[in-house]
Amino acid sequence: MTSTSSTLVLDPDSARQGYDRAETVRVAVLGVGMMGQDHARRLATLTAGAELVAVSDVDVARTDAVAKEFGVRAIHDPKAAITDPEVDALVIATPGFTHEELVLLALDAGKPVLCEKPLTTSAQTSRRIVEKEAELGRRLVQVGFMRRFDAGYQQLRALIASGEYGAPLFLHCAHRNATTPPNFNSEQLMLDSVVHEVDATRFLTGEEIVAIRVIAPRSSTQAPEGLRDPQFVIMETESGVLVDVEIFVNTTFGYEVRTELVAEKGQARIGQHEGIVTQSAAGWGGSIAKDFKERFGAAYDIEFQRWIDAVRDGSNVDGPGVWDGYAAAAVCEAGVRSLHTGERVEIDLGPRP
Ligand SMILES: NC(=O)c1ccc[n+]([C@@H]2O[C@H](COP(=O)([O-])OP(=O)(O)OC[C@H]3O[C@@H](n4cnc5c(N)ncnc54)[C@H](O)[C@@H]3O)[C@@H](O)[C@H]2O)c1
Ligand SMILES: O[C@H]1[C@H](O)[C@@H](O)[C@H](O)[C@@H](O)[C@H]1O
Repeated sequence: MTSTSSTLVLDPDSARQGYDRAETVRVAVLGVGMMGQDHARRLATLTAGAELVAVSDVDVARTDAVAKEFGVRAIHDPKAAITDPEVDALVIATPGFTHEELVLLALDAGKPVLCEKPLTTSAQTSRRIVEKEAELGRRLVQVGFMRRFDAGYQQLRALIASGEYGAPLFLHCAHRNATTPPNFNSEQLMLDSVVHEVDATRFLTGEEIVAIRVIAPRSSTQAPEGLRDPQFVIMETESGVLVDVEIFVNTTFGYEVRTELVAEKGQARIGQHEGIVTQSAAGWGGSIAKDFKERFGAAYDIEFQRWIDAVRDGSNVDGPGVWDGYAAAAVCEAGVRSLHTGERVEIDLGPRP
């Protein structure tokens, strides 16, 4: 997209006091690996009101290559990108363990951030972000739980909220990936993958998760040596809804994310049949997405548009925020503990600032 006109106008008194409505939000993407490049393309070609102005990655050659591809500035120091006066807002798409530092710096700079999930990889570090944002007194951080923007999840949430099927009793979830990136470890099945079901459970039921148990059955011979894949996760919500998740990240053939609701007076499923289902002499069936970019492509597009719209109107966040990121981090941390001990672990989020 070529940006034409005015950029964000900072309040002259304080960079932290908010933006005026403006034509274009100048965005830098930090971390331009697989996901960051996809988001850079989204901002450069699709998201109305956004202008991709810079990319930054600790991998200098990658920064230069991606900057060249999109015709934007390459900023080699990610911290300099955060404070750059020609950058209004940031997308953080670096690995989870780097998020805390970068998000805190963005809060210092008073800039809106869309941070990919997970917010951070521990409850304590996410809590620091919650507290810092509360001290600032304005919301600046949105977390990239894109499933909240998926049509199926929104329909299921509305169905539960309507009460038509009575109270929810179970959510049965399956989360399957074809393969994992190199060095993906057994904790990451929880921290990087099941974190989506943790957030989706909170989104669908409107309740916090109070306990979790993780069981690792035999591992698939198709999984890399030493990886405990698959795993089976059982979560309990405040009112006693039971949520089970089969997480299996080396299916070898495709990407699948399903949820089945069992409620008192009815049942519903999402994620089973995406796209067309055919029937011919060749057989019956549909296609299976190859990865999350295909399965949730529309959700990422909506997520980005709504975020940019929120930045333009000064509200900065339209979707999951830091408390959602913190709650998910706390549940996942408990899940990792359970994976190692086999015990049911309770979660206490403490007071919400
Ligand atoms: N929402 C989703 O469905 C989804 C899908 C995939 C990945 N993700 C998330 O996106 C993030 C990135 O994942 P990915 O798969 O693209 O990883 P990746 O490894 O492909 O890319 C990460 C990039 O960040 C760079 N980097 C590392 N530390 C950095 C730092 N301190 N500053 C700047 N750059 C740094 C690396 O050099 C690399 O280019 C993760 O948080 C991941 O969980 C989300
Ligand atoms: O980082 C990715 C991403 O978040 C995907 O949405 C999820 O399906 C994968 O399991 C995870 O590794």
